[in-house]
Amino acid sequence: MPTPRQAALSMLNQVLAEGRLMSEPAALRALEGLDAPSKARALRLANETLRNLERADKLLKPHLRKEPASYVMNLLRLATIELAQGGDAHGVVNEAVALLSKHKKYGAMKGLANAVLRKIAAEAVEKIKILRAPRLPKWLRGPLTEAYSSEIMGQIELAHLAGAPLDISVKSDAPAWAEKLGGTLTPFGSIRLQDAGQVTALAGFEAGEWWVQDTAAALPAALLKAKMGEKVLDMCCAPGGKTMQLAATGATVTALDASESRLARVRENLTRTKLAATLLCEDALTHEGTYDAVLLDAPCSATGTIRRHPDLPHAKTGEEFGALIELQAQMLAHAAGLVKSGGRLVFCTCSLLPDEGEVQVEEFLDMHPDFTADTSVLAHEGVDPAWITEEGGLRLRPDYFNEIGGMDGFYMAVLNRA
Ligand SMILES: C[S@@+](CC[C@H](N)C(=O)[O-])C[C@H]1O[C@@H](n2cnc3c(N)ncnc32)[C@H](O)[C@@H]1O
Repeated sequence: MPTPRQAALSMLNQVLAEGRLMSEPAALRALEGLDAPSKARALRLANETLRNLERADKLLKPHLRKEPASYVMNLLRLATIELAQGGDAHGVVNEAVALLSKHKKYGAMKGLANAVLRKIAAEAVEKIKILRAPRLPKWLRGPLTEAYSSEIMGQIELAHLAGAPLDISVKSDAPAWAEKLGGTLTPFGSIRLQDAGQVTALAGFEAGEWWVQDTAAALPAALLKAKMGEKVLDMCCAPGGKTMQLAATGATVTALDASESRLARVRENLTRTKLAATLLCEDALTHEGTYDAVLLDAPCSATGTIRRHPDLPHAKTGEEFGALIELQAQMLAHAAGLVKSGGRLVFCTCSLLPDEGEVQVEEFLDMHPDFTADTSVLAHEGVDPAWITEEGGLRLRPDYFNEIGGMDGFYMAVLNRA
């Protein structure tokens, strides 16, 4: 069985050398055999190293004549960040050296690792404090800086470095559950736990009283304002956070997703929370029907979720985003045809890129004169009117709600059909 540090190193290698996301099955194999607390520890170590990667490299640079092979470098990065965050120097250095000495190809470098990490152990806690928040890679930083300004970009990067608390959506009575769980309510009304520990062990999880959902991710379904008995379609539903919100209103929900394995997660979630929806494994682009309201949470770059998924900017290159933007436009056009006259369509993406948000809705409204953006419905509890965009959508950024732990980056618009 691997140790948590060994599993974290394996995940880092997959992300940084293979370009894989940590959520991919091949990467998750690194956690096999670990119990729940060890898994959580391995993920925390890998995530913290990825969040701080630029800082790890800056701390290591003065001690390395040239950058070693990626396996060795990743091992040094992992140990460096654990040391900089106050990890037990003896344990961290010894295990790093032991891991390296077992490696067939790089075993001979254990002496170097030992010497470097001992120096790091003596200085990293102080030195890391003066290093800037790591920057996103150029392919992502460029378009985002253009969209938001370099000052805002710096604030977004600070939010990425801070990570994310755990947000919870409840079936009902959020204030009572907040008290029971020792959390607070976000301005949007989600329950927030700053230090949650093991989620499945929390009160109400097994009984299905709530589910994990970032506070920003909870807003699109809330803005759809589904009513008891209304016919509602969730067009891209897995893993089902928004499906559960819609089902909890008493609406008659059809939820579809193209991925059978992801749909299995929705089924599990609905069973646990004892909520009902008709699930269909289908391509959204071929679905037919007429609904009072449609929610389209389209597949996207997920660049709004980097606080919780710091592997994303390191594993991706942005190459595949063009195809996603095209798919979003097709889905939005198809969704329009599924909304009855007088009905509404909520479009959203967990992206920071305007091409996956503002631009999509602007172009959609140009081509669909029977739809208008409803800005009145955006006056939801906790929403700052300054977040409403020119075309009538809502832009949420990771640096909003900064003082209480931020939120995911999201874009959403409520589009009413005449
Ligand atoms: C952003 S996620 C949805 C998250 C979900 N709404 C929630 O709140 O939990 C996008 C989903 O779109 C699905 N998807 C991608 N292409 C699709 C298609 N052509 N038809 C239906 N679903 C698709 C993916 O499998 C993925 O589950």
